[in-house]
Amino acid sequence: MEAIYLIGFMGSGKTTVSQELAKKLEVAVYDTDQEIVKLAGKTINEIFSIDGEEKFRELESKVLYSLPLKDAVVSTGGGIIGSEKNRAFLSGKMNVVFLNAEFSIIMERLKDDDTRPLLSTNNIEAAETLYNSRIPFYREAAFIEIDTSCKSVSIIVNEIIQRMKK
Ligand SMILES: Nc1ncnc2c1ncn2[C@@H]1O[C@H](COP(=O)(O)OP(=O)(O)OP(=O)(O)O)[C@@H](O)[C@H]1O
Ligand SMILES: O=C(O)C1=C[C@@H](O)[C@@H](O)[C@H](O)C1
Repeated sequence: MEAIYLIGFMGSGKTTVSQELAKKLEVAVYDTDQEIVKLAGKTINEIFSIDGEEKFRELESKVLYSLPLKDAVVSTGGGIIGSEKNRAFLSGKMNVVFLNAEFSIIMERLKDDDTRPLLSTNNIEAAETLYNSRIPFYREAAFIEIDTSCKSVSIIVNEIIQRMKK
């Protein structure tokens, strides 16, 4: 099986869905954010505050290209589509799934989470601008789009499997 890449904004459910999807398909699961933390030996907040976003993006691309291309589900960071090279890497693949969710639902899901340096509940306007600016890039890179706003994780997993069969 070609690796499946889940893309989408922070809080769209990529990490949660990737785990259940990989379990169901009996393949390995990777999360680019977790791989970056392992590689850097620092949290994402520390990488952003000590080394800067540019360094984070460098590590993110390095991790993306190093993960297995087969028998895996890869959950990607929300900003993976920011780099032209990453977009080219993803758009050459069939199994790229865009998990979308309404902005208000994302903010509700992440309201008590302070692990995402680019998402501040104190600056909702900036977060919404970032969200709106990225949607066209997720759409362009993905073969399948699923709105996760009002769906359970198991429904989303089944929908991904069904739509990949087509
Ligand atoms: N379908 C869903 N319905 C309700 N809550 C969900 C759903 N999917 C994920 N969540 C919740 O939303 C939060 C964010 O989910 P998750 O970490 O999987 O998102 P993500 O897309 O991986 O975010 P990031 O890119 O920032 O790592 C978690 O608390 C998770 O439990
Ligand atoms: O949307 C983004 O740019 C990010 C999303 C997270 O998954 C992390 O990759 C990091 O916090 C940056």
